[in-house]
Amino acid sequence: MEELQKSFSPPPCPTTVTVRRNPPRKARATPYTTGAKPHSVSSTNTHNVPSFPIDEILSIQIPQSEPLKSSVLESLKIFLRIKPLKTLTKVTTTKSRPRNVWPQNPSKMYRNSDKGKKSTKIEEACIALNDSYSVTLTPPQALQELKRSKTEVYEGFSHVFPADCSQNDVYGKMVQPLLEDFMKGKSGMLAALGPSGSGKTHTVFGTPKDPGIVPLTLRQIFKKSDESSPGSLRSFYLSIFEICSERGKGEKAYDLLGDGSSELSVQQSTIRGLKEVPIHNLEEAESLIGQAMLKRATATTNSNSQSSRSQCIINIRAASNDVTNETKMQSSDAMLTIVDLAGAEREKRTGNQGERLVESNFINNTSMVFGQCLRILTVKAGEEDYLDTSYLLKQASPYMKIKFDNTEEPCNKRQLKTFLRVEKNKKIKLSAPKTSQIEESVAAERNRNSQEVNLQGKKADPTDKSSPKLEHDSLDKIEREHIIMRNFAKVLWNVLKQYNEKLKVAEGEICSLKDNLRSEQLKSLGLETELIHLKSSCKQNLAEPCIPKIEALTHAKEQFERNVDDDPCNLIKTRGEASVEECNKSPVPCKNVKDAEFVLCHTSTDNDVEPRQHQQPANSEENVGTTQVEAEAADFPSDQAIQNQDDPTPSPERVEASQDCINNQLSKVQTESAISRRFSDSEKQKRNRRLLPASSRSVPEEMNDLDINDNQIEKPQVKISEAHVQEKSKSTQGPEIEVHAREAAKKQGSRQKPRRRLQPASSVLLTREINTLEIEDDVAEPKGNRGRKKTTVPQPRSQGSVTLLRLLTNNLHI
Ligand SMILES: Nc1ncnc2c1ncn2[C@@H]1O[C@H](COP(=O)(O)OP(=O)(O)OP(=O)(O)O)[C@@H](O)[C@H]1O
Repeated sequence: MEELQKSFSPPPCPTTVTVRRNPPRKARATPYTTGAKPHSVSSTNTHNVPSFPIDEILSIQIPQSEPLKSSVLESLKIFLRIKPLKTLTKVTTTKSRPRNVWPQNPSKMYRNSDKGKKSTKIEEACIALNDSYSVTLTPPQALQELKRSKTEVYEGFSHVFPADCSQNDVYGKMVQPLLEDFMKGKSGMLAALGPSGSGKTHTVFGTPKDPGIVPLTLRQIFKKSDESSPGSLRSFYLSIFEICSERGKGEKAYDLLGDGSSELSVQQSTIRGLKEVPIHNLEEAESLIGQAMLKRATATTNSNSQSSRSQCIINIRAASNDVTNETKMQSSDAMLTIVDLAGAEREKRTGNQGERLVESNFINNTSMVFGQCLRILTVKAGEEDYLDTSYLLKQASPYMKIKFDNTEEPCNKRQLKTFLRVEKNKKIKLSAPKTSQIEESVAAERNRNSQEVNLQGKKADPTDKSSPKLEHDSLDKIEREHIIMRNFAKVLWNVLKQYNEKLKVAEGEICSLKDNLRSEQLKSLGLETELIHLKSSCKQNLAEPCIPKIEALTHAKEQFERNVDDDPCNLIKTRGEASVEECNKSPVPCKNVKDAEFVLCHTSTDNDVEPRQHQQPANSEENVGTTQVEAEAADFPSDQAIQNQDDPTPSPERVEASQDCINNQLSKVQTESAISRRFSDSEKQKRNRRLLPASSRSVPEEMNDLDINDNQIEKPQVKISEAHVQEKSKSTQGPEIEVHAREAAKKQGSRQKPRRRLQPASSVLLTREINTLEIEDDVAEPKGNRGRKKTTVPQPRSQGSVTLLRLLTNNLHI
């Protein structure tokens, strides 16, 4: 056990650790160092070194490469033929339904019957014809993304035959000039190059129904020889052979018109043993061609079911019959060589393996040799043939211009990605506060712009050096501005809509206001008509025109009082003082008004007096007195009044006439006074407003401002009635009693003196007169008024005037 433990136990740890280092390396001694040392360059040997012949080198004339002659260039013409695109037929078969199922819907049956039909689809093209001399080769989308292939423009072709061109077109443009030269004794060579299955053999040989350039050339040769003369000057010979690779070991040539073993020996550039068959007519030539095609090596590849696996060379030699000398004849012969090369292939595409792959390599290499002559390139236009086509076209690139037209450079791709990312952020920023509708429109617009970018990129001139970044920036800016402006327009539109709604509301209000206005106008018209009626009734009944007369009366009264003041009678003097005091307080100048209105009052009296004399009965007591007063007033001359103004002491007759005039005017406004008495204050105000015109409505308002209450109005009336009583008794008691009554009235008037305010004189007077003159109109009034007249009538003139004056003055001091 111990031994076992010892065997499994780890070895003891050494006490010291030795680190092994690589030994220091030493540089080997070079022969220069080990051998004989070189001669040190001493100053003594410098003169032996020859100088560098720089001048001689510079003086050497370098021979310039001669430009290609036109003939050479002509021989290097390159034609391009595009094979038609394949039409992909897809046949869809319907599954057979079991018989014991429920009958099918007829419409479904009809639809299902369509499933068995063929659907044709044309494949996408990788090459497009720009014009007769150029094509654009576009890689498929998958290759563009993966391999970053470029769109290429190839231009400089002698002619490009489109896919729908005919064999005759190809012959006419490409072979006819060559044949003409041939018939003139000029040799020529034409080779068809192209990927497998691109139509080389079809172009060269064609089919019996659609012959290629070889049969067409033979037809043309024999046609021309027949036209020239029966005994043609030229003889034509045909030889056909192929070069192929045998098991990848080497190149072998086979005579396709020979009998038996047809292998040819190729020694350097000379092929020995090739059979040349003279052809006399077209039929012989076509049969030989057919025979050779049967012998040609073909194989099935992925690209072509009968792919030519060899380079087939057809020689047509034209020999002159006129010359007997062999050397001369040979020198004058012309050779027309047409080559149908095997397809330039790619390994993956053909699926070639082993020997076949070696064979294809041989084909490609030999094709390069034949590619140095006049050629027709046949290409397939399918999208999947892009690489083959591109490979072939690049072989011809030394003889043509190739423009690379691709906007999707690797760096640009990265830039575009970053731009898109930035653009996305911007889009979020701009469209965040907007509605989903705006976002959708923005996205749609962005897509449109990106499409425009792509289109512009495709259409852009490849020589344009402007960066796509700048273009994209400008587009982005334009788009942003457009979005901003569009949102701004939307906001404006919303604001305008709101204003429109507000305008509609305002119009509705205006309509309602107009209706109200119309109704109010109708109401006002009704009121105006009522007012007009009332005015007319007022003019008939009330003494509206008497308002100035009333004023005139008032002033006349004051004048009268002033005149009375001059009288020795104290009573009258006292009254005159009060009137003057009033007049002074009034803003209206008194004297002028008095003078004028006194005359006016007098004339009006003249007019009114006479009819009354006829109407009133003479026998009544009251009428007698009135008639007397009025008759006296009528007899009062106006010129006397004027004269009396100058006279400070008026005569008693004058005073009486003035009093009568006042009485007459006062009788005219009795009705108005009665109305004012009959109604309360509020009713009075309303009535005044209704009766008076708008312009004169200020008058009743001013009347209200006077604060004249009923007591103030009624008191003088009571006083007047008292005065009447006193007057009645005065007629019996004498002048002393009258004087007492007047003094009492004066005291009462001074005691009840109203507050005075600054107001128009006319309104003050009107107020006074209205309040004063209602005495006689009041129906409920006792017979005091009439009694007053009764008392005045029997009085002598001076007494009546004084009494009337007293009444007026009492009223004026309300
Ligand atoms: N221009 C054309 N019009 C109609 N059919 C064409 C045309 N070109 C080629 N084809 C048809 O395409 C098929 C292949 O053509 P073809 O054998 O000439 O190709 P290829 O280039 O000779 O191929 P490979 O190099 O393998 O021999 C043939 O069936 C031919 O009839």
